[in-house]
Amino acid sequence: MTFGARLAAAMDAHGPLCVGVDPHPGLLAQWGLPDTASSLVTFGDAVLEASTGACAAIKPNAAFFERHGSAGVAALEQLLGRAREVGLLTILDAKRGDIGSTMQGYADSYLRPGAPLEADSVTVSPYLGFGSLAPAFELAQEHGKGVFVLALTSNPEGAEVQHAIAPDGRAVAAVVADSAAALNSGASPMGSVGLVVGATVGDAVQRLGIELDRVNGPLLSPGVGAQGAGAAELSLVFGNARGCVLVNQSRGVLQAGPIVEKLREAVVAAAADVTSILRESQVERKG
Ligand SMILES: O=c1ccn([C@@H]2O[C@H](COP(=O)(O)O)[C@@H](O)[C@H]2O)c(=O)[nH]1
Repeated sequence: MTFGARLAAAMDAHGPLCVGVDPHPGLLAQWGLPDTASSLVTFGDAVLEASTGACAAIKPNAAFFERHGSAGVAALEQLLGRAREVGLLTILDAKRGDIGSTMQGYADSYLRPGAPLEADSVTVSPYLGFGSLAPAFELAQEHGKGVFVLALTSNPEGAEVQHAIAPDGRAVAAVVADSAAALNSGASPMGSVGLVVGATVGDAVQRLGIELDRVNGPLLSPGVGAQGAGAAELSLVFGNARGCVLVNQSRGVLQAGPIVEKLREAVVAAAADVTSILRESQVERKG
């Protein structure tokens, strides 16, 4: 089964919510945990237990694990392995990107079955050129994995690069979206090459002529909750493409911890919220 099909099934079953696993030092403190690698295991286990069967996926952010060195990476390995065991989809937020030969190394690290850091999907950066990401797309296709390409990020600084006009007159973000659409062409219920599109980007999608409804892949949307976006922003940004949107929430949900029952209540409430926002008048996925 392709990643696109697995994710579509999980979104239909549990709602279009992805819970971010971001063990910020401040959140660890709020949870009564010291800022150590062993706390990451406790934190990850709690988020996993609260999220399993209550949302479509989890998204561990590599940064918060790597800051603890090898012990933090071991905690990340453990989390990814446990999620695989319980059948919860993972998006490893690593935002990798490099020349093609090195990109193969990143693809092997995160998308090759049996790799210590194997995830169901990974986030990548297209700023060495969309084509440089080919090793990740190829390995993903071979093994039923997914790739999320940064298109319009949720931070305000992203615009200087992503809104820039490429030599053919399209905005850089439109080139990324069109390239993903080409890879997803004909896939059903949706393809396995997703985009990252922040819920905070205002009318950039319309202004830049980005055809999100033609991408035919998952649209991972951070920015809801702690970064200020909500229902109105999601509707503005995604319009007719909202059937493919997977909303990420990290701090907005994680602040309900450390008690797993409270955390699960927050996950269930967030999943219900995004379901009613995005699926109220269900928009068919193309494919
Ligand atoms: O454009 C982007 C890409 C990734 N992120 C990541 O998503 C979460 C958001 O966390 P919140 O606490 O819900 O704000 C975090 O891991 C970011 O690195 C993003 O925010 N924007």
